[in-house]
Amino acid sequence: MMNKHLPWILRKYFIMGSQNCKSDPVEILKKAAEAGITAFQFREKGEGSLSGDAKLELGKKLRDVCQQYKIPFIVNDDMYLVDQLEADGIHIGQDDLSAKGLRKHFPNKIIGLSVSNANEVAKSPTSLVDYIGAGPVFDTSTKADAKLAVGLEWITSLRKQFPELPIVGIGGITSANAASVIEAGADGVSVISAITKADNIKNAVNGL
Ligand SMILES: Cc1ncc(COP(=O)(O)OP(=O)(O)O)c(N)n1
Ligand SMILES: Cc1nc(C(=O)O)sc1CCOP(=O)(O)O
Ligand SMILES: [Mg+2]
Repeated sequence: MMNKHLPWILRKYFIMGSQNCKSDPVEILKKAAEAGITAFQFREKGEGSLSGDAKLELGKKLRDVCQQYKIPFIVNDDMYLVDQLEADGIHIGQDDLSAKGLRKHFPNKIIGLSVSNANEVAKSPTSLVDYIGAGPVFDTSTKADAKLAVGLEWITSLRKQFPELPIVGIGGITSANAASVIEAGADGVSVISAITKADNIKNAVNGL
């Protein structure tokens, strides 16, 4: 899939759900949007997360913020929620829905796929997805079942193998190490806690 805007869209890719937020997620997203994030992923998942109607209602509010700021709104894992929220795309991992089925259902939406090692790359239909999420680049405590950190070398290796495929790094990325992820070959960085736990969201986004 080819979308010439994707490398730019992935530049500062903010991911979160209510479980990541100590205050109102809608206000946090508004501040991050104001500060210049380039994409948002609604990832309502894990301990303390919402489900059912509450999840849908929060998703609608976050989608509306993205529309207001003209930021692509991506949904994590859940294709039904993509339809319900008329999202711009979906992000899936190796144990989620098949990229082939998703591409059939969503010919024109953004599809992102996680890859953490060479075996996963070998079994992934990379030609059917719009971008890959590579990580965890550094240690992270945000995702309970995160794999061991793969390091910057993984980004460099993916870039060599896929010179044209948009790549976004994820996992333990902060303003202190974001530049190294880009220098290693990624088009952008995706972060949760670097923004949700920041005292000053504007500075946090600017620092990426
Ligand atoms: C941009 C981006 N990259 C990787 C992931 C992780 O996806 P996955 O492996 O499916 O894990 P969950 O996020 O579903 O727990 C992501 N969400 N976004
Ligand atoms: C959602 C997620 N996926 C990962 C992966 O490696 O696939 S790491 C991760 C959590 C990222 O959170 P933080 O920016 O706070 O480290
Ligand atoms: Mg997933």
